[in-house]
Amino acid sequence: MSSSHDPTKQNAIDMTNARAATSIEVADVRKFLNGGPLLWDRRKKIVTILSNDPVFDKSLRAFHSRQEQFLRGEAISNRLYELQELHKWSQEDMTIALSVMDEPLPIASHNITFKPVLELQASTELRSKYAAMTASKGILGCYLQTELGHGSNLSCLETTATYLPQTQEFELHSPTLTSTKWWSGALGKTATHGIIQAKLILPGEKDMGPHLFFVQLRSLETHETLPGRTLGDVGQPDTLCGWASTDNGFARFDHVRIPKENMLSKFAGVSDAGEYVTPPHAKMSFSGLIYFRSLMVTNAGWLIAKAATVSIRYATVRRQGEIGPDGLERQIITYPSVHVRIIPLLARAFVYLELGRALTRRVDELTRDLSVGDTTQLAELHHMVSGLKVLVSTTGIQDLETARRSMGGHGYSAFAGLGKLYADFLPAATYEGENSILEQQVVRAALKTFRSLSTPRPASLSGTSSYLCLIRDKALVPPKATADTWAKPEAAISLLEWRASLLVQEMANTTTTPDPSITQRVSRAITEAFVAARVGELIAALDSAFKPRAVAVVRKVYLLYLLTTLESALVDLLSLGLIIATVETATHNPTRGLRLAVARLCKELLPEAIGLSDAFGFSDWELDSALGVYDGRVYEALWAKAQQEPLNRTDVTEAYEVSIKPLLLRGQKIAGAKL
Ligand SMILES: Cc1cc2nc3c(=O)[nH]c(=O)nc-3n(C[C@H](O)[C@H](O)[C@H](O)COP(=O)(O)OP(=O)(O)OC[C@H]3O[C@@H](n4cnc5c(N)ncnc54)[C@H](O)[C@@H]3O)c2cc1C
Repeated sequence: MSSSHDPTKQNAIDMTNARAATSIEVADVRKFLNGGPLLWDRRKKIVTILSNDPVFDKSLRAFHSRQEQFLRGEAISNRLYELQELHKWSQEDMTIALSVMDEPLPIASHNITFKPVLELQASTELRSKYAAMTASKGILGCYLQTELGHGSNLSCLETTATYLPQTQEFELHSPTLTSTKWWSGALGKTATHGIIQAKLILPGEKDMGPHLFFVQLRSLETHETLPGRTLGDVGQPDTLCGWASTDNGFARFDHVRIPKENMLSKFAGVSDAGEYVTPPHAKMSFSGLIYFRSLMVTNAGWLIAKAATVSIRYATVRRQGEIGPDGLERQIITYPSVHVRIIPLLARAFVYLELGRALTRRVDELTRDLSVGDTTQLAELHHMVSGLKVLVSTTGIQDLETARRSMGGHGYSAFAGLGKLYADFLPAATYEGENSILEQQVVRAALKTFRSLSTPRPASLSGTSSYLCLIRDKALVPPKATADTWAKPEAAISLLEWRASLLVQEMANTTTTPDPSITQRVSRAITEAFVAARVGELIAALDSAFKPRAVAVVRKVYLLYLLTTLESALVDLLSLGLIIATVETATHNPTRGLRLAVARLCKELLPEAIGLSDAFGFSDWELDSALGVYDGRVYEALWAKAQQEPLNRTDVTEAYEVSIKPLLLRGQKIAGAKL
């Protein structure tokens, strides 16, 4: 290696060279990933405004205490709405501004849970009374479902809402410690109002199960807790310090009276006399959940995109190990064992971003349908979104950690930026429906559809259940994967659909002796078959989206998504006989062809990796990562960050007199020696 070699200059050279190697029109792909030129333009303008505003400064946040992070979160929420007024941002602009925030903000509970549930489930009277205040943030809301003693099992919630016909009021009450509402975002210190799940008790002690009620929590004059309520923060949310900027809270109610109109009674209600009014559809209350969960798909797409961008940029400029043809240590991205880990992240981000956008359109349609009482799409969308929520949270968490590990020790530094994203995203596997519980729901619906196929009135197979056509038609025979399969998206999609249908069939045939992991595998197989079919549609639409060179590259990205999905499904594919050893395979290992195809695709995409990750369009402010800086000068960025560490303000730490000195002196005394 040349002694005149300067690694910091080399960082920039490596990044410039990698950028120059990209053959695609990055600007075109960027517009596509951002939902079109107008949305990309809006995002750019909004990010410029935010990144130049001191409230959104991220330079010191790695050193903030919980209290400081919370105060910053509230300041960010306030400033965002101030800026909305100042710049006359539309609702769409605000959605962009909120989506580029990398903090779990207390205001999110208002926007993502409280407001949509109120809009979807409140009566016209209740909605019109609070709609303007809710929209303008004149009141701030939260959603109180989970209790200290129960989360997933809604039917066992203990908080009661007892109807009192004499005064036409409900009385909210927390009868036990375990009925304390727990975990609700913004409940601790922020929210003035809440939507609460409580057991509806009708005259004659009739327990009608959980229903939604609207309740004021704090005074609009002083922000003090109103009488009868006990409110507070549940404490630092987790040991990794995720969610520190949000006040997840607890609440107890002591015989709190609310007017009858405060029941969210668009669908289920209570007559003045106290009789129950049945909802038109058993799953009507799921519409709010569908909305929150659908947002998680796009959100996971952007998170994985960040992880991909940071890790690919760092691996491009980090040199380590063997000496390459240029006489320098090799860029770590050139090692297959590195790039096969991080290039697939690009593929998942590309797919989830498009999938999320399509899902948002479907959920908007559902909301319109429900507002006129049309519930035809409700159950289908509920199961689809539940499965997707599980898939994107599971893979998103894995991908963030994969990216972090691919960067070695520096990946663990707070300045790498991925640790915070990981800590904030971890509970996505738990909130908005614990993943294992959602898997059970996805599988139950699939089994019901499957069983109906052998009845005189079979369910129609569409959307999430279309893969079942394969076993409905007895003449169809499962394919056998060959070397060709890995080059053809349609063959990969077919394998994933067969895997889902055969697994559902197996589960239906083994209900008396189930294997313990089958629910998780079936749910994943169903969702991956659904996503694979959508990827097929995305591939088919590529010609009209890009110029030929980008079509070829993005097609490879989508194919890589399909192949890595197959790779993670190998246990099922082998167990179900969808991949079998053939005499042609030299090693008799039938999975080798797939693995080699994944490796080949990753290698082919390598020269495009910087261009593809630039296409997400992240600014340095958005990434907030010393290892993911656009110009590649990672060592200088890391050095500058370390200089801000508060411990470095003084040469001799205050711990010296208190602890280090006595320790040293004791040791020196025991050793009886002087140096
Ligand atoms: C950061 C964060 C934010 C949150 N925000 C809110 C909010 O705003 N509002 C709100 O109401 N809640 C909120 N929650 C709570 C969240 O919705 C619940 O934690 C979640 O629903 C799971 O419930 P639980 O914690 O009681 O888990 P449990 O239901 O106790 O589950 C514990 C374990 O048991 C398993 N299990 C439970 N039941 C079964 C079963 N029948 N079969 C098999 N396995 C089972 C689960 O799979 C899980 O592994 C939040 C949580 C977090 C972490």
